[in-house]
Amino acid sequence: MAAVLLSVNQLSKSYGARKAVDGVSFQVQQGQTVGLIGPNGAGKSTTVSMICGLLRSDSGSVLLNGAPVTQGASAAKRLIGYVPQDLALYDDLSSLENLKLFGALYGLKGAQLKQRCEQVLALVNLSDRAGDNPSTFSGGMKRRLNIAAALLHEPQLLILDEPTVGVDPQSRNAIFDTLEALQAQGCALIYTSHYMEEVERLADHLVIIDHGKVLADETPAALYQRLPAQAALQVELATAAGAELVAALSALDGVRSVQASGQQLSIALADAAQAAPVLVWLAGQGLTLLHFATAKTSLENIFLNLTGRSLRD
Ligand SMILES: Nc1ncnc2c1ncn2[C@@H]1O[C@H](COP(=O)(O)OP(=O)(O)OP(=O)(O)O)[C@@H](O)[C@H]1O
Repeated sequence: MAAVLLSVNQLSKSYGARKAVDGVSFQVQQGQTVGLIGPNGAGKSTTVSMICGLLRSDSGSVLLNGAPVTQGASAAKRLIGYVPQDLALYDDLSSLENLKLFGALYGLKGAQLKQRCEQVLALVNLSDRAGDNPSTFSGGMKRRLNIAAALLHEPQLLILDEPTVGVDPQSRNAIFDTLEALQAQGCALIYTSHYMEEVERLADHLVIIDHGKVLADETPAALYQRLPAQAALQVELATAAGAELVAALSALDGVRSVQASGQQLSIALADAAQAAPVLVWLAGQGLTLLHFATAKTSLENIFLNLTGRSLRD
């Protein structure tokens, strides 16, 4: 098993009377990707700012390779790259000049600085735009340049605060490609988002927070197991479904609920493997099935299941 890279212990922070982060604990293993999920105002940004040592906590600790990360601890902070929600780029400098500036802040210079700038530009797929100013870039390209700036010092942990907000789908895929390349290099990631399906693509582990508290800290597979219905089966019959059929279907093994509307049946299943026996049963009733489809229940439902509320308004 991989060693613990980051350990967040009972972290708390209040703004005046408002408790933004309330005893948050979780760990990140070396090379692991953790999705930090929660609705607006859940405390994600406050948590990651404290992890980076940019914001002082009221209580609790952050350990990186066993050493505390505090506001002054530059040795520990050198192991972290941080991509903030708000873009931090100079519009009147070229991409390369921006990167050289950030690299110099990390103490890089000369041939090493030049080489790192080239490497990170290639990683975010912007090598051909090195001479262009970010003012000429799309939102997604600016974000990729921001990610590049956070990677110059070769951090072991990259923290991204909602990196795809305001980004078109094509650029989002480009960002994911970059993050997958980083994963392959063994870089650990913390990725905050309020889009469960987005994080699911990347994360080995999900930490779900709400009102500053951790509600779940598990693998996506373990979270799926918590859902009462993990799959849905949609069926269109040749004739309208009657109440008797709905009642008989509802009593079948693994069927959690059945909704009927005319010829359409929507059947929630404990797991996807129940779909075939349910279809066989329907056909066995002498019914004609015009169309059917199964879909895995969205992980979005996890938050609803945990809190009774939807992840987004
Ligand atoms: N500088 C601040 N001063 C006062 N209150 C703050 C400050 N920063 C955050 N808060 C409050 O703390 C709580 C947590 O905010 P935070 O930004 O950490 O949440 P978040 O999960 O990152 O939300 P979002 O997805 O909207 O960025 C919110 O109620 C927010 O209004």
